Amino acid sequence: MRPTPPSLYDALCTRQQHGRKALAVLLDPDNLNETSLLHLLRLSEAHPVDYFFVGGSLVLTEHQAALIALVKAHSTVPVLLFPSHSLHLDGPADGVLLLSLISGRNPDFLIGQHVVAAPRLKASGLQLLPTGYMLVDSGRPTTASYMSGTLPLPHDKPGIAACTALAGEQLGLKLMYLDGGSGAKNPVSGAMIKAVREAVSTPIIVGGGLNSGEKVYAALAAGADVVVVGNHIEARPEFLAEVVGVVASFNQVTAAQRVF
Ligand SMILES: CC(C)=CCC/C(C)=C/CC/C(C)=C/CC/C(C)=C/COP(=O)(O)OP(=O)(O)O
Ligand SMILES: O=P(O)(O)OC[C@@H](O)CO
Ligand SMILES: [Mg+2]
Repeated sequence: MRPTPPSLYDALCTRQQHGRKALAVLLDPDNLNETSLLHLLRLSEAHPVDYFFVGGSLVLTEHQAALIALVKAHSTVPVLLFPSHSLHLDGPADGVLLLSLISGRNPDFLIGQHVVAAPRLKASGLQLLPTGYMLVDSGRPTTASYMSGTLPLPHDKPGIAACTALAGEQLGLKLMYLDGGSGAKNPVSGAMIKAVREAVSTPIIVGGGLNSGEKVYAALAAGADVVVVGNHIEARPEFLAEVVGVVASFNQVTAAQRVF
């Protein structure tokens, strides 16, 4: 009998309970080739990351499965699919962020895609992580809001974000993901992250436009449990060292607090 893999969701909750922050690096199959991925995997040995998310708004290339296989061949870091569509579920990943786009009012992204994907997800053996996905206005239209045909949450309305997350938690969603969208001009505000932190007890993932150590720090300080960086590591892989350092600085403080 195959051993049961460790639960990704339990691991996230344990981290959260201990105040340990995590870094997810977003791998967009359309923007990576074997050489750039191997370079990133080498860097991630020196500067360890906690999760690889794999996804993109289009996924035009055919090599998502091969790319995940390459990650699995060179790394023990868990791989989570971050699908923009029910078509994008291939590859030997460990789990899937089962996103319901609760900031929007497009039924296809609230439940429609999920109906189509359900039998395949059941057969896949992937660990399912039901996630309340909230797109937040970041100063300009993003691919994700355009592709989903939804209005993002207003940037300066933390109260709406908090009620949206609370409703998602009451519906049984296990994680909340606040996303300014890939390449966001302005990341999700600290005030919004804090309001969501106070409203729900689920782990909170924050991403979109985190392109400096200061922005990553601000998201973690406001209450994010997991920060996601995609574009800026694609453009400048050496940014990985800086962002790993910022996440580690939080975790060192936490470890010191545990000792005393
Ligand atoms: C039920 C299944 C299997 C899928 C759910 C599908 C849903 C609800 C998706 C949420 C809406 C959406 C379009 C999310 C985008 C997620 C994603 C992969 C973002 C990263 O892509 P980007 O990096 O923004 O896009 P680019 O390709 O432009 O870089
Ligand atoms: O590419 P960036 O801007 O880092 O955003 C990551 C992710 O949250 C986008 O969905
Ligand atoms: Mg992208």
